[in-house]
Amino acid sequence: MPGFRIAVLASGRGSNLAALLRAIGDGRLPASIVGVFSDKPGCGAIAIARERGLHAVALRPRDYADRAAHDEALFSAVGDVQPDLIVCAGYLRIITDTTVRRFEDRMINLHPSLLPRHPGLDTHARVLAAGEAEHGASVHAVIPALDAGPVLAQVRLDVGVGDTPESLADRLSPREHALLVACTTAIAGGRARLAGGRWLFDGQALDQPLRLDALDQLQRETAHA
Ligand SMILES: Nc1nc2c(c(=O)[nH]1)N[C@@H](CN(C=O)c1ccc(C(=O)N[C@@H](CCC(=O)O)C(=O)O)cc1)CN2
Ligand SMILES: NCC(=O)N[C@@H]1O[C@H](COP(=O)([O-])[O-])[C@@H](O)[C@H]1O
Repeated sequence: MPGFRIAVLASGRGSNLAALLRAIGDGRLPASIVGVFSDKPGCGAIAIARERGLHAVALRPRDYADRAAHDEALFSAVGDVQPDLIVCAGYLRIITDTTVRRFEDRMINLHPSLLPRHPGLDTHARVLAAGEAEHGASVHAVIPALDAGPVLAQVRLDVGVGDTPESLADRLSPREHALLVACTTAIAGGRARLAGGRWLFDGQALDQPLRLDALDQLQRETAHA
């Protein structure tokens, strides 16, 4: 079992968790998923974890006095698995400052927009409402401010004339899987890391997010080197 330890936080169907598991299984991602954590016991990600025999913890916010108490309980369980990286893959809770600072520089989030445009929720509908021609997804470091952390990489998607929030989500999903796997692979492989609030790739500070095609190319070059 590879040494790089990943904890996944999710609230939804778990397709990004499944993408990470596929990448691990076929040798593309040198890591192990040491735990899956959620605020929704009935979500797909927890079901996938349990089917695969992975350590899974789901704690409902309504069972706790407040956000801080829920955060403390869930992230205490996250800390127990001693992750090298925490991947928020559709985790739909705003994480408290205390928790973010506890795992500083070790937590990333997959966000369904081209940040800094459209932080928060309902991004597909907001892109359409704004009449934007381009949509996409970002992988960024989690900081206390919502969806405001430095972005490692992005993938873009043209908005079509007949697109709906649902069709955008469907067309973006496979691109998100590729983006999240590529970013997680770069981090697990030691090529991407956070330092002083900036991403370094191969030791060079990024002054703008990598495009997914460029990141893939960089990692292919290394693979053949
Ligand atoms: N402190 C941070 N916490 C989280 C971040 C972050 O960057 N900093 N990223 C989010 C992920 N996210 C978007 O990518 C996101 C998650 C949740 C929400 C939100 O408004 N949640 C509500 C509840 C919504 C619901 O239950 O449907 C809430 O927590 O009150 C916005 C954006 C992960 N956390
Ligand atoms: N604000 C965070 C957010 O909306 N994240 C989004 O949740 C989905 C999770 O899909 P999955 O459950 O199939 O992996 C993904 O589309 C991700 O961008």
